[in-house]
Amino acid sequence: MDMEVAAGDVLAVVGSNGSGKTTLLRILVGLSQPSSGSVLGRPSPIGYVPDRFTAHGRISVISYLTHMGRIRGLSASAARTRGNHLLERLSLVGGRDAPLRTLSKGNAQKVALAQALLVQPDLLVLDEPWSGLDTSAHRVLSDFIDEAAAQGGAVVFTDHREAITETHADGVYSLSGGRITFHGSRHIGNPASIVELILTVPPTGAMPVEINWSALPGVMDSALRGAKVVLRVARDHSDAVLLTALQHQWSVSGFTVTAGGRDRRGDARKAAL
Ligand SMILES: Nc1ncnc2c1ncn2[C@@H]1O[C@H](COP(=O)(O)OP(=O)(O)OP(=O)(O)O)[C@@H](O)[C@H]1O
Repeated sequence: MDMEVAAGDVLAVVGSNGSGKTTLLRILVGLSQPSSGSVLGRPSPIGYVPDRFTAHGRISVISYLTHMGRIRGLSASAARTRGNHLLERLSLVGGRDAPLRTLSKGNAQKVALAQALLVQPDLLVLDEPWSGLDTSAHRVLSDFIDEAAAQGGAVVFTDHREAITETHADGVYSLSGGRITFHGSRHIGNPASIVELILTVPPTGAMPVEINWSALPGVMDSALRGAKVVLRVARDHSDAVLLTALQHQWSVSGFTVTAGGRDRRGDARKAAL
């Protein structure tokens, strides 16, 4: 097998049951060692969503995410804030204080996704990540993938549905009989971009309506800077976010479009297996 993953790539790995997708992904992230061959230039940090997320603990969802964030170098408060932000986007039902073991399959999958994204990964590896997620979380997961790639991360995922791989992947690796074949895709060379949107109280002095920015599709970060709200939004959602802001009496004081990771960081890092 020979596989190359460049910064900003979104790649799908497909193949029938037992063809070796999970094994390949585990080797890619470093959880399994190949009996021969090697992985070169593996970036860090890596976010990984396994095919089975074992959520048996008594620990609460938010304590788990805070703990995982601390392991990855965040302060406890930064980890908690980031965890809450991700759970909000994924609309976790059942509460952040619920013990992991009480979560339904889909909600456990949401926690698995959140832990992989606590620190923006340079390599995001997702093993059948759509499995068990409800429709609204499907959309959020697509946003996560776009955002990771737009920030220069590489994304590798598996899924059995052609519609999903065609929509999301720049390229598809298919596994069969112990061999891997690469198929290109129409998305290659179509860099994503990010919009920084600065919102403020309008000059008229009218009070804008409070909005839960994090819950809007495509919003990657929201921060308060004095009286201003600074949002980072995936370019394909920025018009909708802008419209929502204007409809709620916010005034725009800044709008900057930056090129996505594929432009910015090119193929600086490559992992070859
Ligand atoms: N360490 C190992 N040594 C030898 N064989 C293994 C090892 N790990 C997994 N296998 C075998 O390799 C095959 C591929 O398993 P893998 O889970 O990677 O397939 P998959 O394509 O992800 O399947 P599915 O679509 O069902 O999730 C299986 O037959 C499995 O039993």
